Order: sequence, then C-alpha cells, then structure tokens
Amino acid sequence: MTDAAVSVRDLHYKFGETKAVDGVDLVVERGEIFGLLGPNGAGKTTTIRAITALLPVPDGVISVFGLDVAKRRMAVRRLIGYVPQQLSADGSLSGVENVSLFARLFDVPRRERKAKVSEALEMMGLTDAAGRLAKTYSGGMIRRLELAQALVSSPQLLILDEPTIGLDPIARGSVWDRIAAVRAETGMTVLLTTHYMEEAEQSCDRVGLMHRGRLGKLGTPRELIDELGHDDATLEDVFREYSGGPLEEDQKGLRDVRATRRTAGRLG
Ligand SMILES: Nc1ncnc2c1ncn2[C@@H]1O[C@H](COP(=O)(O)OP(=O)(O)OP(=O)(O)O)[C@@H](O)[C@H]1O
Repeated sequence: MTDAAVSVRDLHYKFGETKAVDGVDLVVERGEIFGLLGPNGAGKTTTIRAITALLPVPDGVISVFGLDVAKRRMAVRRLIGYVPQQLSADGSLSGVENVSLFARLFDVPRRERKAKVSEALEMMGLTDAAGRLAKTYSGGMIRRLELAQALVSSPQLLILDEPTIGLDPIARGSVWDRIAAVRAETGMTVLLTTHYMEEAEQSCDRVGLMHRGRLGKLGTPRELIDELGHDDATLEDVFREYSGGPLEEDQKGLRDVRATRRTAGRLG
C-alpha cells in the first residue's frame, strides 16, 4: 500500500460473464487532477465505483490515502466526495436544503454545518440561487449543486463521473473552471471520468486511456501527444492510435446518457 491518493493494483471486475475491468493498475498522486478517459463501456465507472468502496474488491487491491478499501470501507468513504452520473440532487428542495442534507449524511459537525454549506455553495457560484428550489435550476447549475453537495464534507478526494456530460459548452466551461478553482483553493485530489478528450487535454494534469476494461496509455496529455510524433496531434488522435479506432465508434449508448442528463437538466 502506498501513500498516494489512490493506488489500484491489478483490479479485475466482472458482471456475470462481462469483464468490465480487466487488470487495471493506477496511481493517482495527491493534489492532481486525473482524468480516466474512454468510450462508453470502457470500464471507467466500474473502476471508480470500486475505488469509492461501492463494489466489493479483494483485500490489498485498492488503497485510498494508504487505507485498504476492502478493510476500511467507511473510513474511505469519509475521505471521498463522489458525484455519480445519475442525478443526486432533489428538485423539491432548495439549493441550501440539498447541500445541508449531504452535510448531515456525511456527519459534518452540527456547529460547523451552516458555514460549510454556505462555503460549498459559494465555491460553486450558487449563493444567489441557494434559496430557490433545485427544479428551477439549469443543467449546469444542478451539476454545480451536486459538486457543492460532494464538497460540503471537505473530502480529500473528489471523484466525478462524467461531470460535464449533457451540458452545453458554456455550462461545461463553468463546471471545469469551478473544479480547477476548488483544487487551487484546497489542494484536493480530483479523479474524474470523461469522454470529452479536448476538455481533458485542457484540464487534467494526467490522464489514463481506458478501452475494453484495460488502462493502456498513462501520462500528461502533452507526453501522450508528443509520443505520437506529429505537431498538431490531439488526445483524440492518441486514443485512436491506442484503441485502433475513433472514440465515436464505441459511443452507441452515449446518446442515451446525454438524454438522461438533459432530462435531468430541468428537475420536476
Ligand atoms: N450493473 C451492471 N450489470 C451488468 N453489466 C454492467 C453493469 N455495470 C456495467 N456493466 C458492464 O460493464 C462494462 C463496463 O461498464 P462501465 O459502466 O464501467 O463503463 P464506462 O466506461 O463507465 O461507460 P459509461 O460512461 O457508459 O458508464 C460494460 O460492458 C457495461 O455494460
């Protein structure tokens, strides 16, 4: 076990006969923004659900800040703020009520709750909208509300599953700006999944390319692009080279996910 934020050693995970994760090795260093990239079905969500102790894994395979996830499930969960792909905000509650609920769930001490809730909403630019019902929020505001919910317990590791999926480009930019600001202010480690290669290229310190349950290329976006050896290459080109095809070919289910998030864009 290491002292890194996350250490994964030879992770395998099957759903029935489907090998969702097929031997992943990964280290996320403290304080970095690490992007797990790949198409639908690559195994990204399964990998992060294993890291967040939501799936059973054998002893010694995953550690979070040196704690063995298999043995210290609850302690690990307390270190993590997780925003899943599915909607985690309640449209019938106001912004402040949604975040307060998470503060209670994550045992933020009663006397600190009010200040922590305000701070999390402020960090996500939602102070003015805090009193409104979440169902009146735009898709981008809901995503930021979900980030505020995850941040209210001051986690050491923020895990985001497709944080910008289904949002328009302006809302996507705003979510990335907020993630960068949180890291700059708190030094928090961020592990996220995305299939938006361009956004990952701009915002992640390091990325890992995942394809069919395996994590192949790992490095800074620049390193991976430079390996290709032509000047105007992009991370998308790196992925194509690595997987033998464009990202889009594996994207059949993506439209559904996008549609789900769009529906969720307006709650209620
Ligand atoms: N609960 C489940 N039951 C059965 N199969 C599953 C389940 N969850 C995932 N899988 C399968 O495991 C494989 C990896 O899925 P996973 O969700 O980890 O991929 P992903 O890269 O995160 O894609 P997405 O962006 O769609 O979530 C896929 O073949 C998927 O169909």
